[in-house]
Amino acid sequence: MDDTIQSAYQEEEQRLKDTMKEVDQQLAKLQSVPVYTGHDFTEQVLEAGREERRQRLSKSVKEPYFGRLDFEELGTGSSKPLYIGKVGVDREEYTDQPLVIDWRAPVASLFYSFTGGEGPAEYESPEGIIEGLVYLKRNIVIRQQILERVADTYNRDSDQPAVSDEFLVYRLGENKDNKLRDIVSTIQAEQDRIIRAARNTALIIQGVAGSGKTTVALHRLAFLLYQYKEQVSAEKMIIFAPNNMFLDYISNVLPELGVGDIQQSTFSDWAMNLLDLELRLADPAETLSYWFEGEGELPEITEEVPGRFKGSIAFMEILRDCIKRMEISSVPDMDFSPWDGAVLPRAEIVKWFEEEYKPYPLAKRKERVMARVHRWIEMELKKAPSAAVLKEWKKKASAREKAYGNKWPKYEPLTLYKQIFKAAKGASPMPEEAVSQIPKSVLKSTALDLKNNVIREEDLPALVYLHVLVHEVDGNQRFDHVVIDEAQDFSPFHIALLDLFVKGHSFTILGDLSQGIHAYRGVHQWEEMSSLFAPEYNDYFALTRSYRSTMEVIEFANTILEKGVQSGITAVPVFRSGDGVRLIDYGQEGREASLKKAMETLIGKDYRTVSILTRSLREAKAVHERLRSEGLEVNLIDDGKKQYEGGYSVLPVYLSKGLEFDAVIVADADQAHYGSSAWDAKLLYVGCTRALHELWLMNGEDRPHYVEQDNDEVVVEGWPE
Ligand SMILES: Nc1ncnc2c1ncn2[C@@H]1O[C@H](COP(=O)(O)OP(=O)(O)OP(=O)(O)O)[C@@H](O)[C@H]1O
Repeated sequence: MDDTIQSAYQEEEQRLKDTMKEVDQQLAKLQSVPVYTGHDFTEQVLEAGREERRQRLSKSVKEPYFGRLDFEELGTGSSKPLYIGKVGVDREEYTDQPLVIDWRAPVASLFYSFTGGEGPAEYESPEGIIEGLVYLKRNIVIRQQILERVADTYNRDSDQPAVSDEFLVYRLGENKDNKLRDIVSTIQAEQDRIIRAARNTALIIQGVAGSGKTTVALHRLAFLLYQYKEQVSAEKMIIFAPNNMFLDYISNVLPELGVGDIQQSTFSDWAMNLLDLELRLADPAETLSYWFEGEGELPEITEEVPGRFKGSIAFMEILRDCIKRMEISSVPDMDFSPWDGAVLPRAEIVKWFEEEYKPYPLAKRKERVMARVHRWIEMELKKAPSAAVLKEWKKKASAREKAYGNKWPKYEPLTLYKQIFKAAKGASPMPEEAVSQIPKSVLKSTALDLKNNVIREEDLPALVYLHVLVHEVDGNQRFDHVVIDEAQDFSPFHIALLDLFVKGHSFTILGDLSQGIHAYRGVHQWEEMSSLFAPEYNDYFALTRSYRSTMEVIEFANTILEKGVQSGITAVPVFRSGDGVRLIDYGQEGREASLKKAMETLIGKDYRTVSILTRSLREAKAVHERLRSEGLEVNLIDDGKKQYEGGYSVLPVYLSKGLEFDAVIVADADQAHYGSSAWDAKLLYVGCTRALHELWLMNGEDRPHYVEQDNDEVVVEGWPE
């Protein structure tokens, strides 16, 4: 250790001791106060405050901070060291400087946004812009109260003043376990801008594979909860992710950031729960296997493919049109007569429905009208001249009231949806003219599905929208903020629909068009989503640096995009070099033995997570079975999987999206499995970009043209020595 580093280390060791002592003292003092369990409201509030502090201090005591920033606010004449941690801790005695500053506090933003240079730096505080000079930016690793590492990424007094990536590269080089982790100590400036962006905007983020989209979204939620404590609550925030296993994979980050209770769901689960249907959704595996494992030619993806059409704003408008027209003709075309001689004119009922109850949602209006009809009957019954007549009238009224109610439309989403698809045959109250805009192929396939009581994921936006059109969105169904991960697989209809459920267009929408392997339902351009919002309500960010993989893996994957997709957005690597991407021919050893040998070799290198990616689920199952039978402890990941166990896995490439592994083996990287289409190239791209440290591609037949073979700096041929 040279002298400067040694003295920095000693300084930080002393500071750590002092900090822990103070945190311990504060904690001990709080713990000595008996927990209040009584009914006095004021005492309860005080107890809640103490409990919150107890939790914060207990969290802080193990790793109180991870960074230090020496900053001199302009005009103050002295620089102060600010220690930044996952949770803020005030000093026991009030001073203007906390013991540890929460990473989400305005001043802490400098720790992330400062990118070097002699000139003044600034941050935005509630009082306005604060300017000053940064003297030192230091990363500090503390584990279980032990100071492990001190690394200066900027020092004004040193001859290398630029902010260095060294600490980031050290962090990225670590092996990963089975869960995504927080990145508070190394958030990059481009990510910080997104995390701290204003709340009431639909943020659309195009980020290359491994650029930290998922991670950034989770940190943004923690930031919003801190910054807008009074306006937002965790229970009213939701993250939509592609499947339950992915939700499990990301489930550690928010608790690590001290945030709980945020809702996490797939869109399907959320929609099915809201709709409360008796029916079950058709198994999405059917659709996946059609698109990813079909033997024959797949249809061209046009706007008329069911997934694309049912996700379009055009479809949303057709539904709105249908319900509007149905609304006009809702009141049955007849006067209501409970028994001969008594008549409630239709005009009167129309007045109730169209004027008096207009502010209510459609379904409620019908309910109110029917309740009023009932009250009218009761008044009329009072005119009965005798008990016998009364009995007779009551009997008739009861039957006719029921029959009259049945003449009203049924404001129930599935019934309405079925009627829309029946309208083409003229067999429903829905306007044929509106329905005629639905492409014939969609009409036919959906009508058949609905006849068989089958609903698919792609029908859910429509069903929820119909629900909204007739019931409106209940106050307690509204969100303060919505995060959509892997948003390239969502449709404009999904977003427009969710916009009805979120206050102030408060969205974080993240995805990567280059990973758009579900193009038969997802968006092809971000404008499809951004155009749904007025310019002042949407913002677009691009993340181009990839933090996950080594330079070799990224350069290799970029070539797949350049040669195989042409329009793909390529990634810029962080300067982290590793082994070349290995290309291995199964050769004489054959496929099964080679895959086993590859897995064993990589496991032998002490990686914590290694995966074999196959082209189809069928192949994944076969490889998994074979490896298990030969004594290798590997997990199979299929689309029903709810938990991500980490370790060694076999899975089809299309299910690997969003995940990452220390080492990845792509099985069958040949032309028979990855054809010449852009779609196939995207699939291979997704697979390759899952690798953090090592990527091996194995093949029997010829490799696809977009696989880089001749660049010695990026690829190596054959087995390792
Ligand atoms: N600033 C950072 N510091 C350290 N690690 C980071 C940083 N940003 C991202 N990472 C790491 O990079 C990896 C990729 O992050 P993440 O999964 O959030 O990216 P993504 O953009 O959602 O990826 P993909 O689209 O490929 O699924 C994770 O291991 C994450 O911890």
